[in-house]
Amino acid sequence: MSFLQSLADRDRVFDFLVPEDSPVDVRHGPILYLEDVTVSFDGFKAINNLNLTIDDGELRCIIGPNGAGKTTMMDIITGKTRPDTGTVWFGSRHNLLQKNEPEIARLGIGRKFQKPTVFEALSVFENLELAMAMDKSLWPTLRARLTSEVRERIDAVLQTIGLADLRARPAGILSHGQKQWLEIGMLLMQRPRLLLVDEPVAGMTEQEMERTAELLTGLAGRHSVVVVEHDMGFVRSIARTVTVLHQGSVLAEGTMDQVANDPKVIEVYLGGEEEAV
Ligand SMILES: Nc1ncnc2c1ncn2[C@@H]1O[C@H](COP(=O)(O)OP(=O)(O)OP(=O)(O)O)[C@@H](O)[C@H]1O
Repeated sequence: MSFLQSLADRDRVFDFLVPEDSPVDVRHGPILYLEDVTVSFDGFKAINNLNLTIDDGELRCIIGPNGAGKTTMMDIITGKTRPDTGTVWFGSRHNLLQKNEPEIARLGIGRKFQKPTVFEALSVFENLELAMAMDKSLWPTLRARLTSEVRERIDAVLQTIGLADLRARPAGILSHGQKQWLEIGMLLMQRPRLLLVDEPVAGMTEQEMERTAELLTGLAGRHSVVVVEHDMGFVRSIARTVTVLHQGSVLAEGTMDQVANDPKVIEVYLGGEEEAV
């Protein structure tokens, strides 16, 4: 039995990764809209009247000191954490607060966590094939054979993530940076509309960081991309708009130069032990 067959015959563990047939309507507004969102943990407001708007196709960087609420904000968007108050919309049709995590993933919101979790024993190609196989609408075809459409999609993603030459190699031999790109490729196989990327360049070499900058800026336009990152040099190299979070709210928003020269931002960064912007 082929690898894909055995996968398809299993219980549908990965149901939540299947894109739902419900387009995101961005004709009259942003792709992501958070208004007055507040979340408390034991009385402490980790997110405090947060307002955030992401336009379709935008690449947005989110920065902020430790504990600013960046992870909690991602958790709210993906349905992992429920806010106490506020509204969260994906396009103008989907109220994300009425959906659970699997439903939100199906709508086309993909999240990449900091640590790569590729399948090391499988080849680069098979990792992408596996991500594709999670789309159960394609299973009848995949059971029979890899159609040219599927191969083309995998080839296109291999080109995008720059791993075409390593397609037959086991993922376990990849460098840390290459594993991160493969995992982004696995998300792309699901054709997300919005990608949430958590600290993509942590632990990368300078060269890998440059390649990651090209990859993420290349994805913008076709996808909306939200990047949470501590590395200011990297943020400067990719950011069009930067949002600075502090104590669960937006402290400043604008170009990197605008926020870096904002006295409120300077105070927050220099007041603590954070890296200067
Ligand atoms: N489940 C939880 N229970 C209690 N407190 C929490 C919980 N999750 C987050 N917090 C607190 O909420 C605040 C915001 O945390 P969050 O992880 O969102 O910040 P962050 O900006 O992602 O920080 P970092 O840059 O260090 O990852 C922190 O003070 C954190 O301790």
